Amino acid sequence: MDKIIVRGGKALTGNVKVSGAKNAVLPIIAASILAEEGTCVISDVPALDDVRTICDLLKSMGISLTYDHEVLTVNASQLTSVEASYELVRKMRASFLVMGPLLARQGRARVALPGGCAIGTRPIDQHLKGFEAMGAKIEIGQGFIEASVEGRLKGAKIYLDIASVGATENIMMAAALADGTTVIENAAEEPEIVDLANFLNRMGAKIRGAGTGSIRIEGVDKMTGCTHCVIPDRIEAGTFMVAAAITGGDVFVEGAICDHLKSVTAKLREMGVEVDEQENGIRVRRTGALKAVDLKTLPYPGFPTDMQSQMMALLLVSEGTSIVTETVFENRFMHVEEFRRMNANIKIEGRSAIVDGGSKLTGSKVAATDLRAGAALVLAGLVSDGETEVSALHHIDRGYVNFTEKLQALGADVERYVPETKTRETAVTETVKVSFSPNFA
Ligand SMILES: CC(=O)N[C@H]1[C@@H](OP(=O)(O)OP(=O)(O)OC[C@H]2O[C@@H](n3ccc(=O)[nH]c3=O)[C@H](O)[C@@H]2O)O[C@H](CO)[C@@H](O)[C@@H]1O
Ligand SMILES: C=C(OP(=O)(O)O)C(=O)O
Repeated sequence: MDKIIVRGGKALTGNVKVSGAKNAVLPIIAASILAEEGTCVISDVPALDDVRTICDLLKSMGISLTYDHEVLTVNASQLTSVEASYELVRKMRASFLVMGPLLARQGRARVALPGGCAIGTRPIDQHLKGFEAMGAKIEIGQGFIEASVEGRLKGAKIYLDIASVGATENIMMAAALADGTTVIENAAEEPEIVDLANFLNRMGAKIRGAGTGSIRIEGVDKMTGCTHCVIPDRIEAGTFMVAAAITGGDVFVEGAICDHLKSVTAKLREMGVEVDEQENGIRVRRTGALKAVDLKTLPYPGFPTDMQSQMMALLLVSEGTSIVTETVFENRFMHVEEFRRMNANIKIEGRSAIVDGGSKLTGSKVAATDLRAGAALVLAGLVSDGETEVSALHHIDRGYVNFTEKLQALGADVERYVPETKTRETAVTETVKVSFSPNFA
């Protein structure tokens, strides 16, 4: 079993380059299904397990893919299946994002029910409500959702009850090839939605308003391949910003887009961290003590839920008591139990965690409970007394490229224990290549 071993006490310094955004690239790869002709050439595609999963899914539908040096090419002209298997949807909920494109292009899709996960039940009612409003018939049975439409989907006015990221993306993709105009109200405003809309527009779609609460999509008859470069990952960037702050270091997070990280920057500054926003990245330094602050997760541009556990690690070493309120997911405090193993004093009251910054963290054996929790435990390990051993790394591998190597380059005393002789980096890159190679022929 792979483990990350961290020995605390080193202040991180230097430069770290942010990879392409997981949450942008997954819907973008799903959207490439819409291209009846031509090839999508997508660059800055991170070599993540989640990327491999969505590529495996597209491959299972007869789509050709190649991956080399972070460039993914997708040719979806030969689409032979409209089904997403339980095995692939269970591995990664974002697999459900193929439903909109399949339904729009083929008039039919059969996708395994995504189910809940460690951070909550995560229903998909808003996605389905959108498809139904566009004329689709939805049937649920034998663990699958089957959607079908006579002819083409029809443009509709859709008001989302929750500004869901996934529902906004799925409906936007479906509407791109629908008959007539679709308006999504109370749409999610995340930067990843804007990146997806830019990609779709390059494929020939007509989308306006992405990044606001009202998105207007005029359906087109056909979409084709295009080239696109994925935006930098704001959550990976935020994680390294916290790594600099927690260790009292000085790190330049190269490629981070300041605009995407305003809520994180504001919180760090409130805590006494120096954040210097530059054109090509963000420099984060900390010399003094950290102040306790309260924070509440919210949809963008509010504080991201995907940064909640990393910030909790930082609050554990600040002076005073902080209240962290999670409003996006109903069960995203699983990491609290793991932090407690490291001597943290945290109390949960409903949707809030009361974090006492007073205790000295001690190294311990802990397990990642979700992707961000895994990163947060490593961050806590960087300032703990002694050695921390983080297991269940499959969570971290879903969303961080070369996490250990990037931390090592900043001077962290951290290593990945891999039972075999291969390093993780080689393993991921090789698997991704091997996985796609049959389509090279
Ligand atoms: C691959 C990807 O981009 N994942 C991100 C995406 O997830 P995801 O797209 O799943 O998140 P949503 O914005 O859809 O979920 C937000 C909330 O809405 C609820 N909900 C959602 C859809 C629906 O039909 N009904 C419903 O009730 C969810 O259970 C959750 O409580 O946005 C989340 C919120 O920023 C991030 O944490 C995830 O990293
Ligand atoms: C929750 C996350 O991702 P997903 O929606 O893919 O589970 C995340 O990136 O922190």
